[in-house]
Amino acid sequence: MELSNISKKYRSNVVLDNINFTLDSNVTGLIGKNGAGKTTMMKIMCSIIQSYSGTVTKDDSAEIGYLIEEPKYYKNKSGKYNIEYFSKIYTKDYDKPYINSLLEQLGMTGYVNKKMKTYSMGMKQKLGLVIALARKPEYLILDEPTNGMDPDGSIEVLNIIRKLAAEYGMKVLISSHKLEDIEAVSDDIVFIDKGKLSSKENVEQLSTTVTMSFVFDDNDAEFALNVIKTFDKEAVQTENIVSTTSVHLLQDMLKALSVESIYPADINKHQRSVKDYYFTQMKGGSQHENQ
Ligand SMILES: Nc1ncnc2c1ncn2[C@@H]1O[C@H](COP(=O)(O)OP(=O)(O)OP(=O)(O)O)[C@@H](O)[C@H]1O
Repeated sequence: MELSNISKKYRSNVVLDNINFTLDSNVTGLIGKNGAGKTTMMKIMCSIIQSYSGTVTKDDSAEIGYLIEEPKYYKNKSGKYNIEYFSKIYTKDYDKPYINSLLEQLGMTGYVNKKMKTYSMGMKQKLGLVIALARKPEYLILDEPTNGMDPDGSIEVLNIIRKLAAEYGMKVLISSHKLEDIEAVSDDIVFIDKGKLSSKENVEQLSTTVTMSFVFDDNDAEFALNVIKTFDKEAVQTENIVSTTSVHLLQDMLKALSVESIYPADINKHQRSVKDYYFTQMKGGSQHENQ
């Protein structure tokens, strides 16, 4: 599926600004702050929103399964009833053994005969996933699918999605604010900020890059950032820490800092995480602002 020059406005509010994106990896993560445009982009991909400029190209026969916002379940009916009801709207080929296997993998077999009004948010999400997967889609679009799930449950569900993607050749797009989860499960990640999409980053490549963090006394960090930026303009400051990936320039940076009588209290090197990259992408914000 390919998005070309997708833009979307609500009155004068530009929500998506010339998005170009191809969904072609097994699992792609979509990361961005509240209001960045993730849900809008996903709704366009699933044709829930049909008024926009630009084009979405996909094979006409390709099925799209999605979980975006909570489906309007029949709360007084069982999970099983809801699965059958919603799945049969979308597919004639209702594959019972396949659905049962999904329910079992997601730990829902024991709940499926209970009324949905007794379900927790995490259980409703799992049921929504089963419905999205029921039509064996080529593309699976999931907007914060692990909302309401505990940390162990989240990663377990994402791993099941990853396994199913490989098994059925699905291309999956998952948005989430849980950066570690997205890092653990995605092949590629795209970052969206104020309606603009960054390039696609390969997670393996991204996390083999080493980041170096200088810890300063509070008052020095801002000035130190300016000095370090003369070596690496992508350097970022988070409170009293300045991070850079220009590890090879350490000695030069220390020399330049000492000229200004600034001496870091500590220097750490570590593999760059998606979280580090996120804060580099969302320049200008502190971690606290973004969380
Ligand atoms: N129906 C609508 N009418 C007007 N503005 C809207 C509508 N839907 C979304 N928006 C605006 O579009 C922008 C992007 O919203 P969207 O829900 O796509 O962001 P998001 O990245 O999914 O955010 P979150 O992480 O909070 O779910 C926001 O400024 C939002 O207020």
